[in-house]
Amino acid sequence: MFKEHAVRLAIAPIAWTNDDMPELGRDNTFEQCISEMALAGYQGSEVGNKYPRSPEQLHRALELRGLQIASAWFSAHLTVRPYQETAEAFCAHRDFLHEMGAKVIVVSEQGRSIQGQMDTPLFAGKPIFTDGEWAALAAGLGGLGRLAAEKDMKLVYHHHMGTGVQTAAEIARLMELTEPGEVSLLFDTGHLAFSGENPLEVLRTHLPRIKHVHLKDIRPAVVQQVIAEGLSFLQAVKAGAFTIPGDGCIDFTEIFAELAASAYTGWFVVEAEQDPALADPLEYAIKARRYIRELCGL
Ligand SMILES: O=C1C[C@@H](O)[C@H](O)[C@@H](O)C1=O
Ligand SMILES: [Co+2]
Repeated sequence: MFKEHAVRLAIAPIAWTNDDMPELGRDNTFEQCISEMALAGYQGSEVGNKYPRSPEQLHRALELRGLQIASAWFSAHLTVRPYQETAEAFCAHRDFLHEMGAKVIVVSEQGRSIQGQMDTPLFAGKPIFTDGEWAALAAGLGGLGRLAAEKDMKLVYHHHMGTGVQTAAEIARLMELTEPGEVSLLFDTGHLAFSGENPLEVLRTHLPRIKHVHLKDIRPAVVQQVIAEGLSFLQAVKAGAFTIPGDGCIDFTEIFAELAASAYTGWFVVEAEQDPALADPLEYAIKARRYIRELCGL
């Protein structure tokens, strides 16, 4: 279905240790995490907080297991802090990822974000950006996109629950306000479904700008509970709102078909944060690997 070597499959360390809630998977080591990724048949990983920050050390550990770095998350604060502050931190992050051979940089605006707040209800508490905040975000992302291009890399924007860019309308506004040569889009199936959007429609609307993909599914009954009980994003994750592709309600058949028919090249990253004490990371990594192979031959 996919052209050989066009798409590679990675998995995120968040199923082993959750950087947003380090108490989830505290005892899982870096070595266990990357060994199990390789054992489950993945070719790459994103970077977690337990990963060595020395490129030599990280290269060596990954090379032993046949893994590469696909990307890593960067928190921008373009709507609430001076641009220069975000740009400096972004350049350090970019240079580290460049040394690791990554081609894309995952960016999420965290101005007024509630994704890290344990008690703020997710659906009621999400920020709605003002026109001024949209302007600052678009201009700042353009600048960061040009900094990424200096190293022949792309900025891929991560829409995310509990942030100012969550819904399909907000994604569309961001895409309109930014230049395709400077700002690309990360397509995260789980966040779209959680927000009540149709991931396939968003994929079709923005396909040419999508340069990185996060694959996760949702458990609809848990999402209903999050809405009914006013739970926060972190409480939702703990309750099991997210799971691996194939274990929830998203139909990935059309999503893979659409991506395969397009000129998409790059990474697919299985990223299903759950409590590792309840969902064994290796078991779920293997299940997701099998599901993706069966569905699209990758
Ligand atoms: O890409 C991601 C990174 C995580 O830190 C985040 O909270 C998660 O939901 C996600 O999609
Ligand atoms: Co994601």
